[in-house]
Amino acid sequence: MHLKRLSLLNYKNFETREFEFDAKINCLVGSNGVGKTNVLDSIYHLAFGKSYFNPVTTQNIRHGEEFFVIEGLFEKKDREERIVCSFKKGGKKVLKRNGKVYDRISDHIGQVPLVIVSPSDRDLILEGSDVRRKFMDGVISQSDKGYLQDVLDYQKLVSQRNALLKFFAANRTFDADSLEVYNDQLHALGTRIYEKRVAFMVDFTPIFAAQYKVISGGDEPVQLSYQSQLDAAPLSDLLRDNLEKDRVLQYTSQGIHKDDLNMEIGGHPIKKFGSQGQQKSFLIALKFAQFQFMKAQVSGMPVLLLDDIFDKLDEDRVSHIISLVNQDHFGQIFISDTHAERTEATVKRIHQTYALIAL
Ligand SMILES: Nc1ncnc2c1ncn2[C@@H]1O[C@H](COP(=O)(O)OP(=O)(O)OP(=O)(O)O)[C@@H](O)[C@H]1O
Repeated sequence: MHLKRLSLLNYKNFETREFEFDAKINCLVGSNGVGKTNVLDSIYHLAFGKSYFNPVTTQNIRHGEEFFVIEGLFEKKDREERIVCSFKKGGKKVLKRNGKVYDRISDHIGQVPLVIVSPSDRDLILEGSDVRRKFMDGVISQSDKGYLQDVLDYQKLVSQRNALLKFFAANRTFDADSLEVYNDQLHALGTRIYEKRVAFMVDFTPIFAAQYKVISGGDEPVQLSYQSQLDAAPLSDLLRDNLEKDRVLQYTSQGIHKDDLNMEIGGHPIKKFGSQGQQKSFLIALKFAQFQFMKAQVSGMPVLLLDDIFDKLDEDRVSHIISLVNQDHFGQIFISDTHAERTEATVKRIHQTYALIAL
């Protein structure tokens, strides 16, 4: 599928703006602050009904205005699809597909498969484990609708169990039976989520490794691995064995809400020991792996948004990325860059049609 036309009304720095896009490569070029990332974010809105960068919806309305409208015309298997995302201050976000309003925005997810690569992805390396779990959950849930509900139900149970532990501590009381009810449910859900994460990583890790190898052009010893307390023992045992600890801490210290993805180079955390270019390559490989994984799950090729990805990468790595996206298994691509000449010289090496859009 590809986006043919985009129209923006009062979206961030754009008052009214129309864009026509190439079915393959689109380069958005211009100086800092002209709105290149904003255009990518508006396309992200059409896929996920929200911003990738700013979760406060009112802040996506152009300053001084009351509403925004983003309208995209897609071509999907020779049929046209019109997706409109709009928001008015004080109201609810409205997402429409071919004139029909969605009851729930989540029902739209998957209609426009899309992967974004942006400088803010570095949070995946630098921030806490919740960011990495969210990434993993996002990719798994693309192909498994029940998975996200399991994760939400599990999180609710953990909150309830934590509240009970706090209640016990505050009231100097304890009731093993009521805690046991939570433990049983957490064990059932947590085990199911754990098994799905393990199975996912078995498929995902080699795809990631292959992408990294192409981007780095060699055999840098990077490793991505899943780490869970459930690797050591079943969750029911962990909850039982850590009961005294949990009572002191007044929260649930064991479970899949503590899972993490280890990102290493030469056996050491890439966060501390990877160069900026290596970290960036790692993140691009992660996102390209997400793209490949998603492609196998959805009908039609996902759209790829590449926000400012060439910065900090040497010529070789840029060439390798270009050769990767030049292969048939990538669909429509949007690239933002401040250097019009660099971008054009780069995309010219791709033997595909392209549009250069100056902002
Ligand atoms: N709600 C808003 N109303 C008006 N302008 C906004 C709003 N939100 C963001 N902007 C403006 O959008 C601009 C930033 O746009 P964007 O991040 O897309 O720039 P860019 O072209 O990607 O820049 P860079 O090359 O620095 O990454 C800023 O000038 C900012 O003030």
